[in-house]
Amino acid sequence: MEPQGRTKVVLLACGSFNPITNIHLRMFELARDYLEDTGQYIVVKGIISAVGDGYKKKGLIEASHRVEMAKLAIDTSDWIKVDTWESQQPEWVETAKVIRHHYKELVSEELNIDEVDTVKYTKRRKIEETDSTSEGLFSYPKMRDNVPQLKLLCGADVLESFSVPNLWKPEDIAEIVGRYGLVCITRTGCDAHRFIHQSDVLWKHRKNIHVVREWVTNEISATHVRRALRRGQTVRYLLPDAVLSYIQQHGLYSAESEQKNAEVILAPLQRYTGPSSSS
Ligand SMILES: Nc1ncnc2c1ncn2[C@@H]1O[C@H](COP(=O)(O)OP(=O)(O)OP(=O)(O)O)[C@@H](O)[C@H]1O
Ligand SMILES: O=C(O)c1ccc[n+]([C@@H]2O[C@H](COP(=O)([O-])O)[C@@H](O)[C@H]2O)c1
Repeated sequence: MEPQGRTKVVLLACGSFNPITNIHLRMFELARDYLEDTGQYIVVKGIISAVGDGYKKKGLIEASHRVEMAKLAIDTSDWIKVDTWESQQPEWVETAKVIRHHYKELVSEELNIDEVDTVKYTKRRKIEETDSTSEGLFSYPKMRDNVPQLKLLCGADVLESFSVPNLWKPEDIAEIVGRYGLVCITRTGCDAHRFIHQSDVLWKHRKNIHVVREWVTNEISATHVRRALRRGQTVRYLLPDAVLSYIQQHGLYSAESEQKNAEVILAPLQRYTGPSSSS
């Protein structure tokens, strides 16, 4: 809790960011506005975490480019950061594990672990060993009151993707909404409130799910931006100028790049073979 009695929140947005658009940045602003307007929260940080190349979604260009563009996009923000951990993992990492990783980072920050590397490593090991209910890199961190709350920030399409058969593990959904929380921005074509009402687990944790209404309805998506780019149509003002310059400089997003991973049909679907397949 802050001195004024407000709970600190860190917002984590996970996605392809292929490429990052102004709407992705706006999501953070909308979410912060909404949460702070409740009088209960103070948003202290936003984190952008891009999926690694192992996600193998069709048209997904190299993580190094997507991360670079995200860094250019947040250049003018004093509270949104880009984190490279997820994008650097050799295999695709489920979102629940990404959240665990970031929560552990917040615990470390709170404990002021800023000493030399060896001490840092030893202390980190200690945190993981004492706080974990299971072993390994992706073990569950113990939740702490003195650490900011970490909430997943997403569009309503991600919330609706929870119901795609065999895509998300049910226990991951329960962990995300039960232990951490979700801030969901409405998106054309998705009815977040109805979706929450229809899902037992989402309904159970509905107080942990903040649905933020985007009154400026839009159909902007990275898919649309990529399509326009490969057709030579303008995308100016849909994404920051610096991102557009980067795309032009590196000749990104062509008919050829859109065929990347074309032979792979939704990689996460293939990876998930049941609850026992975790980590
Ligand atoms: N127009 C939008 N309104 C609300 N949320 C959005 C919008 N565009 C993207 N998001 C959200 O941003 C996050 C990251 O999205 P992602 O990088 O997958 O973008 P996308 O535009 O949906 O991509 P793609 O078109 O490649 O599927 C997701 O949570 C997604 O729901
Ligand atoms: O954790 C999961 O089971 C899971 C299943 C499907 C998608 N996700 C994540 O959801 C995000 C969706 O991004 P995108 O570009 O496919 O819309 C991305 O960060 C994925 O890692 C996560």
